[in-house]
Amino acid sequence: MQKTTIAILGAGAWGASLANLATANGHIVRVWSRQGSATLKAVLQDAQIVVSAISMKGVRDVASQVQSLPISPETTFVTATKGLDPQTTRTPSQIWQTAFPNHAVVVLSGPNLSQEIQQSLPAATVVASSITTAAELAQLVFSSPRFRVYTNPDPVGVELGGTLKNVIAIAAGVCDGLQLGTNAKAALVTRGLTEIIRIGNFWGAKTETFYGLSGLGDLLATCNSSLSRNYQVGYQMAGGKTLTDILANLPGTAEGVNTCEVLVRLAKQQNITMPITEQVYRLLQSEVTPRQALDELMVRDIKPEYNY
Ligand SMILES: NC(=O)C1=CN([C@@H]2O[C@H](COP(=O)(O)OP(=O)(O)OC[C@H]3O[C@@H](n4cnc5c(N)ncnc54)[C@H](O)[C@@H]3O)[C@@H](O)[C@H]2O)C=CC1
Ligand SMILES: O=C(CO)COP(=O)(O)O
Repeated sequence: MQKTTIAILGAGAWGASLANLATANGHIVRVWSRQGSATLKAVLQDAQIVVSAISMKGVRDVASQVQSLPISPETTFVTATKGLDPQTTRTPSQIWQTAFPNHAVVVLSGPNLSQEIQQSLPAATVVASSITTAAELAQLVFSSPRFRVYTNPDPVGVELGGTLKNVIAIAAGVCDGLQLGTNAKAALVTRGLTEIIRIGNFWGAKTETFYGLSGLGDLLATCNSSLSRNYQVGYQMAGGKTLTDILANLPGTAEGVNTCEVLVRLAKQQNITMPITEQVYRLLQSEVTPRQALDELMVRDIKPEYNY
């Protein structure tokens, strides 16, 4: 394809990986980070695509900084952040779309542990947008023989799959840390997916999206890998460390910690049952030990698997 000029915002693990993928495909890539020397204005100049790979806590602020700078009306935004805004409960794509109502916004999300991608191990992802041509542009830019990119028309579903699985990954880390076995892990991940679908449907996401790469796919990757920071949080808590100690030594961001708080609040407001998320929240708040969280989940009222 033609060379595209791409601005990548965020030079952490994921921003750097996405920059490498686009550079390897021959595109002109400029990276901005708040610690770097290049100004946001210079990095954004002539960008046809702006990729946001910043942690959730920086998205609103960076989006408003970008708003104050000259941007071509043709520029497409691609968001790769997996989190929820604590103040508004908005997803990152909703924040970018609100800041740029007349621009195309694409969500990029999938089972994409950055360390594996940095080693050029094969992986697949999803680019989702209500504007098909925008998703197809992102697909062309990032596709390679080592990175297979699928389009999808359900951006909120794709985005929530990547965001909500982080909370279940914390629980999966606890499960492995306590050595609860394969049956327990399968039950946890499957019931976790049920919880994800329940709250995802409230946001308007399609159920089928959660069975795809950005839902089940990312859930499996993150719940089964010690490379996942969210999994590490749970694993180390099961080993008796405090959340403060774990986060102080964690390489990069574990978005599930903040996402969990937002989800519990929303689930209460909307009367949505999220027992695993609730126990993860209580564990993160030091209200229960990992073993107590497990016991509370196991002795809940017995019920049908699905409420049809
Ligand atoms: N690392 C991974 O394997 C993957 C990460 N993600 C998601 O991508 C996002 C970033 O993750 P990582 O790169 O791993 O995290 P990281 O911690 O390595 O990097 C975060 C980046 O965000 C920037 N940032 C943080 N707060 C900011 C603020 N207030 N203003 C401006 N910039 C700010 C940091 O300077 C840094 O460049 C997260 O939402 C994560 O869930 C998605 C897929 C894979
Ligand atoms: O989202 C990811 C893999 O798809 C990365 O997971 P962590 O943020 O838990 O490391």
